[in-house]
Amino acid sequence: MAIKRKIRQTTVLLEKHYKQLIRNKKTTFFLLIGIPFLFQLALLLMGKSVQSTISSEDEKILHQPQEEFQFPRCNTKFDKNCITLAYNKKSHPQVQQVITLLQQEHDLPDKEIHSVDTEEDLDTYLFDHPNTTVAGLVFRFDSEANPDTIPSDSKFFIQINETTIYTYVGVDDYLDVFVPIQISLQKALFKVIGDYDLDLDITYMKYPHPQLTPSDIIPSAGANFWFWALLFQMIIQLSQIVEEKETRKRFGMRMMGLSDSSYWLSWFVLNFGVLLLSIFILIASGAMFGFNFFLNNSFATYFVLFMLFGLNVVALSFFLSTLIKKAKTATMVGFGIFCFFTILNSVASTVIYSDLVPKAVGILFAFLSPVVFSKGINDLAQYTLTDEDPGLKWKNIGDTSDIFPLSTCYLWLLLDFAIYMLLAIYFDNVVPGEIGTAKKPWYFLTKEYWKGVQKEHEKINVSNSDNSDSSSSDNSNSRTGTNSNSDSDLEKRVQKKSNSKKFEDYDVKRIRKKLIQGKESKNSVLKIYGMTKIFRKNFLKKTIKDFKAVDDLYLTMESEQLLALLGPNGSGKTTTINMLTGLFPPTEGTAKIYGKSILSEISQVRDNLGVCPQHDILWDELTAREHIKMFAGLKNLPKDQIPEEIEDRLAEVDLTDVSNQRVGSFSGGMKRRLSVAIALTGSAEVVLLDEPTTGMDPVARRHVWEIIEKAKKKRVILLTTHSMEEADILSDKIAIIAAGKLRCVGSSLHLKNKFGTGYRISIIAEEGKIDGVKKMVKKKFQKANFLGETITTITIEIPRKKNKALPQFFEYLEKNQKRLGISDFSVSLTTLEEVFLNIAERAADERILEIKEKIGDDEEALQELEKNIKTTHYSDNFSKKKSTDDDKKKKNKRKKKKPKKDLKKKISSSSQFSSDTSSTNIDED
Ligand SMILES: Nc1ncnc2c1ncn2[C@@H]1O[C@H](COP(=O)(O)OP(=O)(O)OP(=O)(O)O)[C@@H](O)[C@H]1O
Repeated sequence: MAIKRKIRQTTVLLEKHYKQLIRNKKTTFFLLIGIPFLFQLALLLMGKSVQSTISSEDEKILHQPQEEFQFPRCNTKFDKNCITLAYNKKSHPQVQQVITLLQQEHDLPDKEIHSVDTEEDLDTYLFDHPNTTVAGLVFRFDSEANPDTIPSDSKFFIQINETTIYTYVGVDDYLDVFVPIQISLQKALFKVIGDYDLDLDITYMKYPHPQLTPSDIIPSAGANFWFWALLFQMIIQLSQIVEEKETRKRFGMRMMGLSDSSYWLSWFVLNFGVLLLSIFILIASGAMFGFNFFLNNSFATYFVLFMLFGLNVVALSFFLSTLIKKAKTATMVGFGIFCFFTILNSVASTVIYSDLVPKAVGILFAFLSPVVFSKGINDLAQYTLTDEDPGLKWKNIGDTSDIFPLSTCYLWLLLDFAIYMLLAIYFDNVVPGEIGTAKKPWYFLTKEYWKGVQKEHEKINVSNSDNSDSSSSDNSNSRTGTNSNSDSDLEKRVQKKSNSKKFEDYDVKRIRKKLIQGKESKNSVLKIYGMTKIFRKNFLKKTIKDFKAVDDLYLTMESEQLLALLGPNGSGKTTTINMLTGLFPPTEGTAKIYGKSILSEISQVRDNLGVCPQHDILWDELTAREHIKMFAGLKNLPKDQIPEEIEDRLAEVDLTDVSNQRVGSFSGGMKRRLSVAIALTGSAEVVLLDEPTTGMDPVARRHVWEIIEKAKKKRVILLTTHSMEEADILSDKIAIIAAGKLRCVGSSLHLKNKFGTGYRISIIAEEGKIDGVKKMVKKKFQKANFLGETITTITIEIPRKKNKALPQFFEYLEKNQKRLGISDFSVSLTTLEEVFLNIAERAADERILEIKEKIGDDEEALQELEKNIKTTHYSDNFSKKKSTDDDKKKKNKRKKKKPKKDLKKKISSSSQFSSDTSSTNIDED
């Protein structure tokens, strides 16, 4: 498909997405502005609360020492340059002795000890080296007066770091640090001073640290909060995409010619646009709240990080959407992912990207973009811990710490994005949807995929056909050089094809033969060549064996013709339509529409095709007008023709008055009418209507019939329906399909004559006269079948063979009406419903026979099977029969009110007639 067209389709869809967004104002506002702002506000509040807790801490009093405390050591796995103890009075000999004793007792290397001269120097050191030292020891006494000894009235302080990043040095609780140091220091002082009765004053002192700002919360919580704000969007985007799949809107649009690339591109542009906006709001509110992270780091350093993560969020939602079928599940999975990464992110910097685990683990986790994002945030946060920190400049992105720098985080995020997108494309192709079939897992390795090579089965089945459209641009199939087939070959092929044990009428065989020989009518617009669909067993769909849904279907349709495709539930009608629209390819065979193959030229086929699927493909937020505009755009109708097209289509289905109303407020009937209008949009010459009147009341149904009747003029219409009345009234040709196989084809009258049981006569007589009438009928028609009897009426079925005797019989009735006590009588031709049931019954018997051969003599199993098959074959049709009868009654009531000429003529001549018109109909037969 031309790039230009794809771009147009993308823009049309974007317009649709945009309208949906602006018409769901509250949700959109919450999504775009509310979520990022609220998460940022929550982060600020959390920062404030931590700040206030720590500022309120003052000196703390010594706790009772306990033996089991371990002496705390700085964790060199976290930080190679960390310090266990820093102390003042480094030149005092007894202080030095105390430290040496501590070192000896706890095996502390010199590199874990830092010494300074004064208390101020110690504070400055601790202040300037945050989160590197476990504890500071303050010796307070006058060293000028006591140059060699520590006086007994000295004060000792243990300074401990207890800010939020405290765990960085590897301890969890300040008591774990204070108490063991206090015990060891006490012991060492006793030894050095040499007086074990001294009452030493060892006190806890606050660790000097820079003024805490809300930014301090960022390394521990920022990554999660910002990640949550963006991931919330992912959950919403994921459920929107899955909802379009679940409600079959995506398939509907695909049927109408939408390319997959335009579909994904439109979602990509929308979702990424939404995320970018959210990111700007996140950054703006972060800066507004005074987070150093946003104020001191270069804008590009964090913007690129957020943007790349935004791309990953979109790709992740695409990928997940290919694996999920229901919007509800999508939301649940979204929240699951949310929780999973929240946990993972909390250990991203402390475990995954620390010296605790091998480097390879860090690399492995880099395939999960939220973890990389979290690492990037943590890296950047280290540069803005205090107000004084200058932040990271863009030119230094390659210099940041540990396993890989920030610049590599960017690369990882790009790589992850590419991987998720590829996974999305792959699984979109191989995971079977509700409708449609999946490609083979290795589809991208096949020649067909890369070169668009024509499928072998198309060549075989159409090889010798189609001389009628040889002038068309199609250069495949019949023109592939296999015309050398002799007549006998053809005969054999036809024989072989029709050798199936399944019942099919002679007309069906004839159509097949003509198509194979290429002798079909020159007016044939739609030609189906041996189309077969086998749904392969698929454990994802829980189908345990291959299933042939459509079996070697040959059919033709001519211009201005309406063909009604009838068949019991599950007989393959929708599958046939889905193959014709290219939703999935036939397993065998092909079809041509206006000379274009559905296998190799589906986009050209779709230009001429209009589809009304079984389920409405409508969006509640859009108006009727916008729907027509959108589908006209998808079908590439020239822009200047669109306004006229909208008016014409709306007028055609009588929706002009409500054209600016949102479809969400439409009734079921109005929606269906709009679906029919959509199918007729864009000068569709071949229109496929899949049960267009399902769920409609009789009035609405008749309205749609009128629309279809009018639409037939310049088009070819293939209609599937369960309403026999609808088929009878609208169709020029009827095809009945059962168990995937075409059984019979022809006009309604032709089928009634061929497969109907004959005529039905109802006679109403005065009370007490009915027995006499019965005797008279038995005398005239020995083979008459008495269908029903009350005290005043009888219904008789006269076999078709006897129809020549009917005119005489009616003459006799009229002449002897008074004598026999007959008050009225009527006659009707076999209904289409009887023909349908007859065919369905044969198909069911066939199936029973087939299975009987397999299961042998097990009587009980046979009975159960028979019951099941008959029930599935007829139950729906019997219920339909009832509703059709009801419809008929209603129809008769309405007849007087609806003077539409053409249609009314058809309705009255379709199935029943009164005694006044009986002779005309009998003659017609
Ligand atoms: N994607 C699929 N995978 C597996 N089986 C499928 C698939 N689509 C349809 N089928 C099966 O193929 C058969 C024909 O289905 P189809 O929808 O074509 O019937 P139908 O004649 O349109 O029925 P209805 O009148 O109920 O709409 C059914 O047995 C159905 O279960």
